[in-house]
Amino acid sequence: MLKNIGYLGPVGSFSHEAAESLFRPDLYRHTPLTSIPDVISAVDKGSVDLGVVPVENAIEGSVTATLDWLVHQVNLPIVAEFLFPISQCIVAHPDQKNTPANKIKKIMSHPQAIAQCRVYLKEKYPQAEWVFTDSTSQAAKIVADSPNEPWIAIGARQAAVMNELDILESHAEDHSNNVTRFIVISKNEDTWSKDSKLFKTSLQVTLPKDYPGALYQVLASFSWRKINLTHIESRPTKTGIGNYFFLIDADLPVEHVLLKGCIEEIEAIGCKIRVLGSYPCFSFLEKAIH
Ligand SMILES: O=C(O)C(=O)Cc1ccccc1
Repeated sequence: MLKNIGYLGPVGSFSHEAAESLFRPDLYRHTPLTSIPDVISAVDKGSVDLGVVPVENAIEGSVTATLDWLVHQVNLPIVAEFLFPISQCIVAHPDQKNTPANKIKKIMSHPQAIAQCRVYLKEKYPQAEWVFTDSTSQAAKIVADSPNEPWIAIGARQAAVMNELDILESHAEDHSNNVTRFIVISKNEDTWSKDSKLFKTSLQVTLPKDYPGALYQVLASFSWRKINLTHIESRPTKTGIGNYFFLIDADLPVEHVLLKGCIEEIEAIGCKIRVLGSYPCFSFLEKAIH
């Protein structure tokens, strides 16, 4: 039976494009789901085999909905990473394509997409209200279903094509080289092709208590072993102001002797470490895994 890939839908989202370019549509079934938590929970419950969700964007940074759901709501490994170039299009229903910019009332999209275009939107549509949706393609669908409303959406070219919308602008983001990092999650780590040059390990590090130099000690363990870190950020533990854990990505597989030693050393100073995944990394140019 074909493996089932859950992605943030409806059709035409960036997640859809990423999922289809990673998992060939002739070899996999692709299932659109309503929100990022829904994708992750569907993998957790087993209603899909794998899930593709955005985790970081080059312009707007982390997708905190993804990070928090992975950390707090489930215990599922990240099994791959995929870097995918994107560009934000401003799309309108054909009946609204001649509506002057100053008459546009609503701009709809996923909050990440709106944030990537903030300066552009403020300049071109200063009067318009921003309306956040679960995905860019959901916004495109609402605009497609509302031909009489002076609304526009921000999303992928694919969303315009699939919803028969006009593209008013095809690079609305405020900075060039817009790239999104997607991750694949699955209960089953070993169904995976490990055929990649680059491996990463994502760690959740909780310090024993807040004292001067605590994080410095953790970072020193990576530093003297010359382990390269590709990402570090703090997220609230949600137990009170000032309580944080750290999410650290190191570019070695977890079984590597250096990373093993590093984790042991960090645990020895009293930190709690959870491995969120150790996984191959792919980029759009290398393309599909299978
Ligand atoms: O809404 C989408 O199309 C997504 O896949 C989420 C997203 C939103 C903005 C940038 C990258 C991914």
